[in-house]
Amino acid sequence: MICRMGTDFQFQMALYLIAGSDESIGVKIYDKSTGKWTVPTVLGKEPKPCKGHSAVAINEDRILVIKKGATPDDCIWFLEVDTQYVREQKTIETEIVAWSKGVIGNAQKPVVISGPSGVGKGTLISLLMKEFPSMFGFSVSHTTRKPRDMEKDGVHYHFTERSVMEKEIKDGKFLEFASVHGNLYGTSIEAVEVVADDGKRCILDIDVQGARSVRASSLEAIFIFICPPSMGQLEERLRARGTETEEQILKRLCNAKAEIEQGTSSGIFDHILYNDELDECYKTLKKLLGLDGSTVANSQTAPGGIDLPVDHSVSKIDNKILINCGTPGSGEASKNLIVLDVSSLKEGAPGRTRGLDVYTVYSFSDGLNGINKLS
Ligand SMILES: Nc1ncnc2c1ncn2[C@@H]1O[C@H](COP(=O)(O)OP(=O)(O)OP(=O)(O)O)[C@@H](O)[C@H]1O
Ligand SMILES: Nc1nc2c(ncn2[C@@H]2O[C@H](COP(=O)(O)O)[C@@H](O)[C@H]2O)c(=O)[nH]1
Repeated sequence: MICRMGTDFQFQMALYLIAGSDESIGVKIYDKSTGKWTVPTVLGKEPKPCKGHSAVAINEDRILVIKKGATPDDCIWFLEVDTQYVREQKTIETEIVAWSKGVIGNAQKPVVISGPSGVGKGTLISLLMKEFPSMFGFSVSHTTRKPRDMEKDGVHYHFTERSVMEKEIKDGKFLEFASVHGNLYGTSIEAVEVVADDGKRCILDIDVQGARSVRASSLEAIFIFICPPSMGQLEERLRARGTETEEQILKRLCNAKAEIEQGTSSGIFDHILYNDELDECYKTLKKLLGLDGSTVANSQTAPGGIDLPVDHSVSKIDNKILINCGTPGSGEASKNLIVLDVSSLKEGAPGRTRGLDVYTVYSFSDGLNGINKLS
């Protein structure tokens, strides 16, 4: 294992050391009050090893890490040391930090859709995904329930054993989870990241408990509750679907009453839609998502990246990170400065930091400059 020089950062009572090798990027914390080094629990997917890195503290919350020799979509990372997400995960026993990948631009907020079983959530989501396939991506949940006849593992759900899912929940891999109708269901952090990495807007189909957890988390989303026109029609739909046993139908109907009460009165949801006539409900859903032609619908930022030379130097002026890529050559324009504007950073899915604005400054040998905004 070849160890490279690390970068270190001092925050009030602690010093953070980020050290890279050919195999991994490690983090250590020096506690100034005890004089001891500790290895923290590191959440999130660790960046792949690289040919070195530069790093700058953005504020007391996070450190920007710029990987050298990485692909354009993998060079900007953040080590979160005291963000809302890290604070939420903190335990008394261990220090916690989290890796999150920088996302250029402002991806649109994920959409959380909840409602009682059989109300038509899946039907409405399928219509959206069919009409706007390049815009939306479905967050594939994990569940311990058995697959239905037409359901495919990895498409409709990640079907899993309870013991495996419980271990993964303990390891911090889930954004939210809940026991629903006797089975365990949950949204893994990865399920949301996969959609974000594809440049799409994430749709989550989760129950009210799950929606409550996401509302309390650092993930900013739009919360929509779907209500049935009546309990009688809900029962008819559940029975007509023909996917549940009589016992399961009764359990789901019994749970529906409490779900509707919480969904319509808890203040978790931004919008409540009645799914009476499917066409009408779908139209209303599209309208509130800005898909009815009244706004530019596809304003999602395509997943992008920054083409960085291995040799560069990094400095910070206020909210701007300046990446100096060398001096301009003669004649042609050369990209010699990349500016990362970190003034609008937002926490995205855990594992992602959105809102990074990137400008490249081109210099010509005659002294003229040009600016190009990537996001
Ligand atoms: N507006 C509607 N009118 C009549 N039937 C509907 C309507 N919307 C959906 N359905 C039908 O109701 C049944 C249940 O719908 P769907 O499976 O989408 O519910 P769901 O809310 O996703 O349920 P679950 O939470 O159990 O997954 C389906 O057979 C669907 O075709
Ligand atoms: N809290 C969560 N609830 C979820 C998730 N995925 C699905 N669900 C909800 O479970 C019920 C039943 O679904 P079914 O497929 O068995 O009919 C339904 O209300 C879903 O919204 C999840 O990841 N987390």
